[in-house]
Amino acid sequence: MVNPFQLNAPGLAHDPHWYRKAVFYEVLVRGFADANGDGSGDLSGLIEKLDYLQWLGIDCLWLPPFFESPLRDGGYDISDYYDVLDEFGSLSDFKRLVAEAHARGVRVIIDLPVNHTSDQHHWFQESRSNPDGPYGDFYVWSDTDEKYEDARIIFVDTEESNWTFDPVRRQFFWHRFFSHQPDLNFENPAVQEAIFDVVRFWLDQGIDGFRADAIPYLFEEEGTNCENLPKTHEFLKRLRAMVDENYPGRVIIAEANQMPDEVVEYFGDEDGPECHMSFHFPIMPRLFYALRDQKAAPIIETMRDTPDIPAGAQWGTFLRNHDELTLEMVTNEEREAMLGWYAPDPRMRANVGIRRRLSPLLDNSRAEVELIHALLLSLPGSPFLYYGDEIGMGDNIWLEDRDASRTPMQWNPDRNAGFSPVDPGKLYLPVVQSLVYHFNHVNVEAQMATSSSLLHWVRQMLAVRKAHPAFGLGSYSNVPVESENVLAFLREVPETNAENEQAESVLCIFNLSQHPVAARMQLPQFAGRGLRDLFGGAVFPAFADDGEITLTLGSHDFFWLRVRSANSNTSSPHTQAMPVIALPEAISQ
Ligand SMILES: OC[C@H]1O[C@H](O[C@H]2O[C@H](CO)[C@@H](O)[C@H](O)[C@H]2O)[C@H](O)[C@@H](O)[C@@H]1O
Ligand SMILES: [Ca+2]
Repeated sequence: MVNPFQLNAPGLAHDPHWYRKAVFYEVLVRGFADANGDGSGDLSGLIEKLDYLQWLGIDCLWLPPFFESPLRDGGYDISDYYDVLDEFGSLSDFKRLVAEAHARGVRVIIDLPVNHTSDQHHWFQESRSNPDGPYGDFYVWSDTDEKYEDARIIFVDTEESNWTFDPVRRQFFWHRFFSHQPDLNFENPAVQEAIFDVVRFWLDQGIDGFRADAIPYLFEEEGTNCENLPKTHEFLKRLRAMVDENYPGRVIIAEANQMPDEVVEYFGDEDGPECHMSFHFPIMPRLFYALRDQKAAPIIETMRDTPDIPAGAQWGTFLRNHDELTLEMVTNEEREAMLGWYAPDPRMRANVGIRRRLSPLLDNSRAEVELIHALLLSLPGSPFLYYGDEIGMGDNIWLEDRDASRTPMQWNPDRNAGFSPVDPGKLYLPVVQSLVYHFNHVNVEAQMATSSSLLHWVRQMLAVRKAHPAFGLGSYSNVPVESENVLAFLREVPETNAENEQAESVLCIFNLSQHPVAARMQLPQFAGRGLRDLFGGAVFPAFADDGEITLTLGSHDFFWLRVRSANSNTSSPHTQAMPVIALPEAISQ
């Protein structure tokens, strides 16, 4: 059978800045494709779908934990860092995945939750039963549950305390997350060394980096909130030095759900670098807020409050992921408004956030889904997409916790959406069958066959982004606009730049309102220069001699416009073609 996605196998290009330009794609091994027909996705299934991901145009896969685990927290409860969970496959399957992805020019990062383990991990089992043994001090034990009282509880839906009494050791143990996830004791040098060994092991398997899960919580200190402590930063500096020395080109990505001034600390500084990338948690909810408020101010203010980052560092940006849409980084007023707009049914809420997928959040509005993707793909940072959002998959709020948005990928209208041939009752989670998002019509095959589908639109957006280094490497500056509904900013690569990229200035402009608007701007540095649309290549009216320009935008409209060089001929509108994307055989006829 002809594989409609097969393009070519370019292999990895040497590029020390790859992560600053990359588009990442988070894929749950469990949820993508079931090759052995047991009802759960597996590494072999994921390998079979790599051609699809290459066709889509993503640069790097992010795999949440696939290690041995009782799966009481989606795999973030690890019981053996060195083993792949049986139902997902084996270590040799994982190595095959990395090799096959690399052959397609796709990198692979994994998730490493090192703050805690499962209570089933042998370290914990030995720690609780043999306090004087080699693992006795691997966890944070105490005779009282009254220490570190300034630390907040993160999983407020399920936990009442950060301490749980262990009847075996007859002491309390510390946990920032579920009570079955004891925190490791990073004060113990043996724990630090054990984690270094884990990191080395997975880097030796050929991964391109890892997400440092829940990194603010490694250390505890009385009188503090036990987050972002100096000792955590010292540990990260040592970890980065080890990675740079032994594994150049591999990246560490901080998952620190913190305010901009705290999160920026995870990049370290020139003398002591820490993580290459850090997720930008505050901007994500502001994108959703701005869409319902129909005003640009929340985005402008968050970007204004975002500190500069060291050369060579990069933000990770996202709309949705495997967790709830966290509202920890917004004000109380913003949170209340967002819960009202986006989670009217209490079942849609989880902890301090909303457990829904992108399309249902935006009420399946194609215009809003496009607008928010256009924002994500043009604001500073490397975007992280979540599997299934490229086809507008729905969720299932009748499932528990964050499983609402972890259902099987919808490949086609066949049994179990083509995810698995198994008896539907045996699936790890049911496939979405709601009225609006039923896999009968929301699936990859149907969208492949429809040139106007969201899937083709996303692919085109990724191709255009890839063709313009300004999106990954360029500076960002807000452009004041007379209309409060319009956001405009410039992404610019200067003539002289460290990466030897071609200079360019791209004006990005977005109408956040549902009504058409006219947007007047002043950019004197571009007086008399023309603009060219990055998608169709059309030439737009030039800036006036004083740098003024007025653009009109329809409801939820946006433009990405390249500022033409001073001597370009405005009478030849189509000299710069948009990137040509090869269509797979199935849809090119
Ligand atoms: O292993 C515990 C959790 O670790 C990550 O947690 C992050 O997600 C939380 C929301 O679900 C968030 O509030 C917290 O700040 C983060 O560290 C991981 O992404 C979770 O899936 C996991 O349950
Ligand atoms: Ca399977």
